[in-house]
Parts: sequence; structure tokens; C-alpha cells
Amino acid sequence: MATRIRPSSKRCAVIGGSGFLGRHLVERLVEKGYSVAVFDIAQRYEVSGVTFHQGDLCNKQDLLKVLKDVSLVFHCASPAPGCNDRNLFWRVNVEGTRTVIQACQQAGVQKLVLTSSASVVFEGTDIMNGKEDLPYAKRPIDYYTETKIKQEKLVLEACSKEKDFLTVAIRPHGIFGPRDPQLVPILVDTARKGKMKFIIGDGTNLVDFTYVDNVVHGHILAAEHLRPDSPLCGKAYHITNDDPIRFWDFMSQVLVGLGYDAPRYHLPYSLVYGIAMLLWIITFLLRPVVNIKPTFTPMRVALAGTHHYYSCSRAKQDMGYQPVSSAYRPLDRGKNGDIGAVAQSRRTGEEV
Ligand SMILES: NC(=O)C1=CN([C@@H]2O[C@H](COP(=O)(O)OP(=O)(O)OC[C@H]3O[C@@H](n4cnc5c(N)ncnc54)[C@H](OP(=O)(O)O)[C@@H]3O)[C@@H](O)[C@H]2O)C=CC1
Ligand SMILES: CC(C)=CCC[C@@H](C)[C@H]1CC[C@H]2C3=C(CC[C@]12C)[C@@]1(C)CCC(=O)C[C@@H]1CC3
Repeated sequence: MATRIRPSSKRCAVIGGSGFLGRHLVERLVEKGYSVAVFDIAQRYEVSGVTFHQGDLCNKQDLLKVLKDVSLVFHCASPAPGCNDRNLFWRVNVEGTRTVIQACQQAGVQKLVLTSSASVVFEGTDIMNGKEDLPYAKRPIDYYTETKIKQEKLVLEACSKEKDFLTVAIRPHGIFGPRDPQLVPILVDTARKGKMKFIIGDGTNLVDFTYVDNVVHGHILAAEHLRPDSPLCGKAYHITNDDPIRFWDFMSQVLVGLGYDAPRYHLPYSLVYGIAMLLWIITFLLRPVVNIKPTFTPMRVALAGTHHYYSCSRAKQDMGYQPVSSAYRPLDRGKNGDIGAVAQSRRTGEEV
């Protein structure tokens, strides 16, 4: 009987490798001596030694071309949470992830590491030091999260030692760092519109904001510890800075660092949530006529006004995780206003 030659364990593919997290992951993998193939709907940069393959992860044939000879796949592609297209979320996160799993199995990939999200257990009420055994949200905060739950379940259920196909999911929360397309840009945009004057609630709610290097580190550790005899098989892991911070302190530090005023006036949480709900209903009803994107969605208000921080003790225990960077306090201003670059400079000692 012919024996299948196993591809080198240092040959990997990053689906979504052109994105914010994906690119950081690719750069670190290259530094660590991996040979990397990027699969993404778009190519946005070049790194020597990395091959780029443009395609849609919903297309199995496109995937198969990249996955042959690859032993390890990272799947960190998703439509952005702010996108309003429910069909796209379902097609990419659910149907597309099913296609990724099938393509991996068909190509003989041995390990699949999914980027999930800590929000899969968040229902808009306080979570303090949440562990991975919390149940999935019955009422997820938005449709993006609903599809992330389905995606995570698909990936973890596909884990099979018999089929020589092992899977694990990483659940990051509030990723920030250089080239962040979401967190700081939304915040700055809101400040520019003069809407960052109010603190929702008493301002003491603690949240995990996670520096991108830590998220990358968690992914690579998970890949390297995923073996048939390890506890990681078919499990999910929170990866955080292990240093929750007050949501409004983080917002204020970023804003002040960028030259804006910190929010000062307190508004009761239930009042703002109620207004956000009303606005959401109005925009929903008006959608056939006009597409309005309100700044204050119920989801954002819940994220801004509740505790949501997670324990990463399981990752510490099973894969020896420790944050590699916690330097985000106080945040001050880089030349180009890039908060992530400031945090990174703390690590590398370079001037930004
Ligand atoms: N950023 C955060 O705070 C958090 C992120 N996550 C998860 O981390 C992962 C990475 O997020 P992030 O880096 O911020 O997101 P990005 O949007 O920066 O990266 C995602 C990448 O996937 C690509 N992509 C989207 N659809 C497809 C498709 N059908 N086929 C191939 N590629 C596709 C995107 O292309 P395009 O841009 O053109 O759509 C983009 O390049 C996601 O799974 C997200 O759910 C989880 C928790 C927090
Ligand atoms: C920790 C975590 C999950 C962060 C996720 C990132 C975004 C969801 C946040 C980034 C900027 C935030 C923000 C608000 C809500 C949450 C974010 C979008 C507000 C809309 C909350 C209400 C305000 O007063 C304005 C805020 C602007 C920034």
C-alpha cells in the first residue's frame, strides 16, 4: 500500500491572511521559519517568501489548489462585524467554513486553527472572568456573532483523531494594534462627529482589549500544541491580555492620546440602551427606503456599558500561554496617530 507523504509541519496556509489579524499572523509565522501561503479574497501586501492566492473560501476548488502539501491551516477570514449583509455572514462564516473543513479533509490537512470570538458567549449582560465552559449565547448580540457560534461549532465538531484531522478554536476579544481597521477608526470617527462626550453607565465596567501580538501568539501556540494526545483537540480557548481594563479608561486614553477630549458626562445605561433599541427599530423599518447606520446600536451600547472579560487560564494550562505584550497603558500618540504602533514601540523600544 502506498503511504501518503506528510507535508512538512512548518508548511501552513492562512485563510484571511490579508486582513488585520491575518497579516500579523503571517509576519510572525515567517519570522518563526514557517513557509506560508495566504488565501484571501484580496491581496493587500507583499512579504518575501509568502505566496498569495486570491479566491473566495466558499469555493472548494480555489481552496484545494492552495491546501495541497499544507499540514496546518489557520482560518481567520470573516466579513467585518459592521457589515449589514446577513446573507454574506451566513455564506462566508457558515457555508464557507463548512467548505474549508471539507477542503482541508480532502487535501489531507492535519490541523485547523479557527479564529472564533469571545462574543460567542456574550448576551449583552455582565461576564466577569468568563471561562470557556460558559454556554453559547442563546440570544447572540448580533447576526455576525450568531454565525461565529455556528462556525465554531462546525470546526470543533469536525475534530477527529481517527481521520487524522485535529481542530481548535481561539476566542480573542477586542483586538487592537498596528493597522487595526475597526476599533480605533470607529472611535476616532465617533469623536470627530462630536459624539464622544458621554460615558454610558458609571464608567467602571471592565473589558478585555487584546493586543494583536498576544492573539497571534495564542494561535501559534495552539497550532504547535495541537496533537492527538493533547487536551486541545476540539476545544475553544480565550486569549486575552490577561489584564482587563475599564472600557471608558481605554477609550479615554486613546482619545486623549490622539488629541480629543475624554468623555465626561454620565448617562444611565438603560436610557441609552432604550434609545439605541428605538433607533434600531426605526432604521430597520426604514431600510427599504433608506439605509441609515446609527452609531449607537444596542450591540455597541451593550459592549460599552457592561463587564465582559474572560479568563485565559485554560490556555495557560494547556498550551503554556502567557501574554507576550501587555504594554498599552497609558497610550499616547504615535506620529501618525497609530495607537498600535505606540504599544508596539513599547515592546521593541523603537520610536514611532
Ligand atoms: N478584530 C477583532 O477585534 C476581532 C476579530 N475576531 C475574528 O478574527 C478574525 C480576523 O478578524 P480581523 O483581522 O479583524 O478582520 P479583517 O476584516 O481585517 O480580516 C478578514 C479577512 O478575511 C477576508 N475575507 C472575507 N471574506 C472572505 C472570503 N469569502 N474568502 C476569502 N477571504 C475573505 C477579508 O477580506 P475583505 O476585507 O475584502 O472582506 C479580510 O482580508 C475574524 O474571524 C473575526 O471574526 C474575533 C474577535 C475580535
Ligand atoms: C472589547 C471589545 C469587544 C471591543 C470591540 C470593538 C468595538 C465593538 C468597539 C470599538 C469602538 C467602540 C465604540 C463604541 C462601542 C464599541 C466599539 C464599537 C461606542 C459606539 C459606544 C457608545 C459611545 O458612546 C461611542 C462609542 C464609540 C466607540
